[in-house]
Amino acid sequence: MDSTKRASIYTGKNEEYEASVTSPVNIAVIKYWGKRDSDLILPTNSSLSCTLSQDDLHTKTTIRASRLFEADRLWLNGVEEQVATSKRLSNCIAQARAFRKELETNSQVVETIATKERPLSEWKLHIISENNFPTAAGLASSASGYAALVQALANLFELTLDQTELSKISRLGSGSACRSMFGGFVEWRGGESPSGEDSYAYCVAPQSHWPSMHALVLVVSDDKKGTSSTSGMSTTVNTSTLFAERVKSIVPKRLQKIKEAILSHDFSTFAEITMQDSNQFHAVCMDTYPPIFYMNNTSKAIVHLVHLFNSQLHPETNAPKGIRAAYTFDAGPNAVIYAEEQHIKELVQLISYFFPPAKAQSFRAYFPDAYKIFESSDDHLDISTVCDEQLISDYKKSMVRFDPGSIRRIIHTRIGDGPRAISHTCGLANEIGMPKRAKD
Ligand SMILES: Nc1ncnc2c1ncn2[C@@H]1O[C@H](COP(=O)(O)OP(=O)(O)OP(=O)(O)O)[C@@H](O)[C@H]1O
Ligand SMILES: C[C@@](O)(CCOP(=O)(O)OP(=O)(O)O)CC(=O)O
Repeated sequence: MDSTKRASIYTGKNEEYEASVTSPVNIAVIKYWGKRDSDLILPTNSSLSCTLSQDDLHTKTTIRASRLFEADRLWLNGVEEQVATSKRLSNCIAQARAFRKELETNSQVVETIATKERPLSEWKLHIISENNFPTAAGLASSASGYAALVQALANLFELTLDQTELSKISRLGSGSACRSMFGGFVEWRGGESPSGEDSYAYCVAPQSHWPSMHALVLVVSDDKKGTSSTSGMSTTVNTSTLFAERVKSIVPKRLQKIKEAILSHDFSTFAEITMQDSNQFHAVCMDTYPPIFYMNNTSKAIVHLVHLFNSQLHPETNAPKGIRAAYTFDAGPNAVIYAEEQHIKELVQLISYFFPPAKAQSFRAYFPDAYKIFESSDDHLDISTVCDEQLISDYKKSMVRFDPGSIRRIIHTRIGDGPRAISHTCGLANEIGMPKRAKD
């Protein structure tokens, strides 16, 4: 059995069943922005993303089913949320239950999969979930959150659906979540059908396709964002005149080109399209009435720094070094920079020179260096002493140094796999199906 789909396990004398999973975030390079149906969460355009490694950023979710539970309940990061009032959550649970019910009543599979003695579709659920990064701060928590929810439901109910079918269920929770059902490079085909049957995610290329592709997440703000993606995109659809042009003629061409670039490991084309699409998404936000601003001055300076990096010349030959990094911004000021492994060290040096850590912050807290790109494990590494002086002085001609703490931390990660089943012992529920760690 693969690591995504592990059957639920039986726990304890009360006859309870449980499944636990972890799930990754994804960051789009062709952005989803706009719905044609907001109940079924059907998009106005197809989109494409990279799944980031869940070794660094993930949601962990445990779901327990028991005859003894009285209601469906959900704890997110230790705090109980109301399931009944969240239509998106209820839709995902109802859909997964309907598929389970089918298994329970289908006589052909009754013996092997789901006996009548295990009517899990009728039992209530306790769902316990934790994100290991800020929730609702523009770091795609809804994507990893709903992907984890749906994968855990599928494993608990032993659903016989493939990842593409499951992506249709997670889409009902949050559009971008359908792309987190896969690792690697993932397209969400927008589809045309009003029923949503042709609106699903699939893997364009797996994690192993481009192992040198890395990402730096620059956390500019951990705060909950001002305008949610859901309401922002709805205002855009209703008011922006640029938006129609983007959907009709720009996105389809870009999608085709970026898929080709991915399949042929053409970083330069991949990067150019990624940056152009991020810029156009934010231009469309600005064309929304009233306008929406997600990027702040630090975000804009990051854009400038990446363009300087990409226009660098070789010191001896004066030949252009070429496009070696790509920024992209979602609905918030945080940047994600895609670059190949060999350029990460120079990028981190430049970023930490121009956006130094907060005064009392150690370098290790600012940049935990999970992939060991700096030899020094020194907490107090002075980045200005490890940077190339000539390079810095060139950049200083058109870049100012930002106040310490403008970037709060840098997470270095790479392309990762899709949801993983994890063992009961790593789960989040205690013996009675309540959170092991609950906040008061
Ligand atoms: N682990 C989780 N389990 C279930 N639902 C979650 C989980 N994490 C987040 N969510 C849901 O997603 C909402 C946050 O989604 P929102 O789109 O506002 O922010 P985001 O996904 O972090 O940012 P963005 O989509 O712009 O990158 C939360 O309020 C919650 O309802
Ligand atoms: C800017 C984006 O991150 C928007 C994500 O929007 P959501 O998936 O969070 O929106 P809902 O479907 O309303 O839940 C771009 C993207 O991920 O493609």
